[in-house]
Amino acid sequence: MAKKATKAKTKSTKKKQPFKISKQNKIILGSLLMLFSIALFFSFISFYFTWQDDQSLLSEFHDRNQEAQNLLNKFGAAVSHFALYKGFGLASLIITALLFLTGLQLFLSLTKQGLLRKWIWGLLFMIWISIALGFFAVEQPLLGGLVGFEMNDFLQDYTGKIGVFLLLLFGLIFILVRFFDFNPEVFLSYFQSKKTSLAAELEGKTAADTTIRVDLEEDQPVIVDTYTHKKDIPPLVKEETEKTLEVTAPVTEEVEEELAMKVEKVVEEKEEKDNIADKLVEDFGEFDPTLELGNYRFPNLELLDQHGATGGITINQEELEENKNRIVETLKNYKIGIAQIKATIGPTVTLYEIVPDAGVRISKIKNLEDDIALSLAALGIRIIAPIPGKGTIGIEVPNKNATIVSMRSVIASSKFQKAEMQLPIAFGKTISNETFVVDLAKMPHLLMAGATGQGKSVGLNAVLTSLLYKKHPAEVKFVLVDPKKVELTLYNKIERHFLAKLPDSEDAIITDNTKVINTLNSLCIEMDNRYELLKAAMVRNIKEYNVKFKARKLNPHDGHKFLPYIVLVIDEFADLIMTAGKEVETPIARLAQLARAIGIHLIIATQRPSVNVITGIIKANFPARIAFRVTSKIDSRTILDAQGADQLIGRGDMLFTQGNDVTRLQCAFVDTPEVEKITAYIGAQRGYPEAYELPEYVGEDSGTSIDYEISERDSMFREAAEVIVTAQQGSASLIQRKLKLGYNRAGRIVDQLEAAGIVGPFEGSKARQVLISDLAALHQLLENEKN
Ligand SMILES: Nc1ncnc2c1ncn2[C@@H]1O[C@H](COP(=O)(O)OP(=O)(O)OP(=O)(O)O)[C@@H](O)[C@H]1O
Repeated sequence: MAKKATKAKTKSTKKKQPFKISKQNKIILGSLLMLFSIALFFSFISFYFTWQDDQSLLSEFHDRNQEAQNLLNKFGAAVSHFALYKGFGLASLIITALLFLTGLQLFLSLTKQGLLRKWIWGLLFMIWISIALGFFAVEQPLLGGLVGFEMNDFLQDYTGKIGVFLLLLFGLIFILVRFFDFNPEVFLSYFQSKKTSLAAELEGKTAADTTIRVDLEEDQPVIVDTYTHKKDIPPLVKEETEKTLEVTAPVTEEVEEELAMKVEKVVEEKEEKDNIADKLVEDFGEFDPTLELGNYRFPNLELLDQHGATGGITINQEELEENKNRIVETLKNYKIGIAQIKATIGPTVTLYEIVPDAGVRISKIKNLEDDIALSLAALGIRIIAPIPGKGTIGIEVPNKNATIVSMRSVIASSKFQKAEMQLPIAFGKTISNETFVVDLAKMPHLLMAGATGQGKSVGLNAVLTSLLYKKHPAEVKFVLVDPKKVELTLYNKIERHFLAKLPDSEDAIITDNTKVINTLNSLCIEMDNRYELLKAAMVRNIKEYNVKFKARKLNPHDGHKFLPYIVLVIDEFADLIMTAGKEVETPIARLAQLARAIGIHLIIATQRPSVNVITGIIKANFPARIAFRVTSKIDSRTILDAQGADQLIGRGDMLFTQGNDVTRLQCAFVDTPEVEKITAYIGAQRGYPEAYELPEYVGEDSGTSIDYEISERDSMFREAAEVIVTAQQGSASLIQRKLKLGYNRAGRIVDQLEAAGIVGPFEGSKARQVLISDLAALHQLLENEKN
């Protein structure tokens, strides 16, 4: 089924891509069209010389012994006959020109704009020319072709010769105006300018001293004389106006007046819609990050077990009835009447929803939690009063026979298969037996806690399995931290597919607490780098970035690359905080605060949910939390900010919150052999040459040439030196254990020991060499230093 689903998925993604011709194919097609059009052109021309010889051959086209005179032999004779004789006559040559232009456009990968216009106008020309030749060259029917002849015949029957002539004239004007942008004014102005220059020449005067007579009586401004209306005083200017004024005007002005202005046609700039990115996408298609492992096959459902849960949940009617009666009775004992009761059967617990009689205080029922548990003789009863958004009170009672929720059933569910999420996770099933799927990218980080043996590791495996079933190796990478060294080692097999690691480190799965600090800091660098990329790409998050990158709008030469999601999983977080404290907390807090936008998501699991492990700063940045069964109400409060996790029944029974509501879920069960099969399946496929490389982090105190002052040595320096010399083993962890020091302090002491010449330089994973053979020699050395 998974196969089917993935097939369907690839089909649908294929569908989305529009049909595009690649650049190479365009060149091939373009040249084919051009050559064909040239051949056709010459064949058409030769038809006019050979048609009489070839005519009889047309009926014997299939006879190989016959040969035609046409340049393209029988094919040319047949096509030309069809196009010229039966078609548009001489005008058919336009077709060859259009074919040539189309081929050229393809060959040079020019935009298709304007091509359609050329074809439409070309065909119009063809029709017009064909009719015109049919009209004027009646004696030569081959010039107009059958179309020209028939059209003429048809039109003349209705409009007569004059009508056809007028129609042809109109067609010509139409073509001249619309296609050639013919403007009669241009003609007029042309003739006018001709006329003036001719007149000037006739007068025989040079252009420079052309004298123009201006009759003032015509052109003078109208002066309204107020006096003339009242008294009969002759106007002063009158005498003047009667004279003829001679004005010598520079000829240029004169010419300018007469010249009709030619308005240059505004050339509309074409909008360049297809920029380089579009062109790249057109030529090569969208960038496909999965192409490098194009043959990667997603794990199939057969790798997962049913865990005996084939028939769904089996309902024990008797048990239901019994529990209902007991609830009603217990409440009755405390004088609480019930108006209504309803049961919803889940895989591990059954929810009894009750509506109490009017006037019953909810707190009263809530206080009876232990009494109801006693009367039902069952562990793990949880009372939800009231159920948010329902107005009822819920009593969750564990089923006598819990049903295992297999990972297979949740992965196979359509809810998970159809989930259009960035990082979908199928956790398990809700109390109403619905598959519960959430998006890790939206959470954006997850905190998991639960006492030992309650299902944390299974929960982590469920998360990783969900992602393995849904994501391609190019899309997600895991950074796995496993201090217990046994839980996540199975994932070693998919190192070259799904894991990320520090450069030069041997194992991708981090089991050494000291390396965790480097990895976390390296992730911080990766985060900063990714933010820089996002800034350069002017996008706000990884999703937009990757969309832009796939659309080839980001240039890989500028450092842009497809960014996979990174999921950091830390098992036994308490252990890490105990040994490294602030050094881990600070980068984790930074990542938790900032990494959501750039696709780094944290999953932290811990056995001990005490406040010094889950500090305020961590809690504030992990809104999504999962609680498996914990031992105390306080622990429950630390994780969920609510009680209830102490009432769970274990074995994958869990509470999930994403900030507001708490949902009870049964975690999907995936056993170690199943994980082994999945990782082996993926691991057997071709992977990347290396695990995904994280940026290198150079620790602050990783330098080896430290010249420590004797006065600045640690107070435990002497004791540490003795421990090292006695054990003849130069390791920081030995000092940590024997002297009960933190990692950092032990590391500093080792550096000081190196500076003092007691141990050798750092040698990678091996312990340092001890340069002093015994305690006596050590004391000697330290005494000498003092002097
Ligand atoms: N979802 C589940 N459904 C059924 N059984 C489960 C489920 N989860 C866990 N179990 C049972 O509980 C056992 C312990 O689970 P798991 O190893 O996950 O505990 P844990 O919390 O990781 O313990 P620790 O912290 O000691 O590693 C499993 O071997 C399995 O038998």
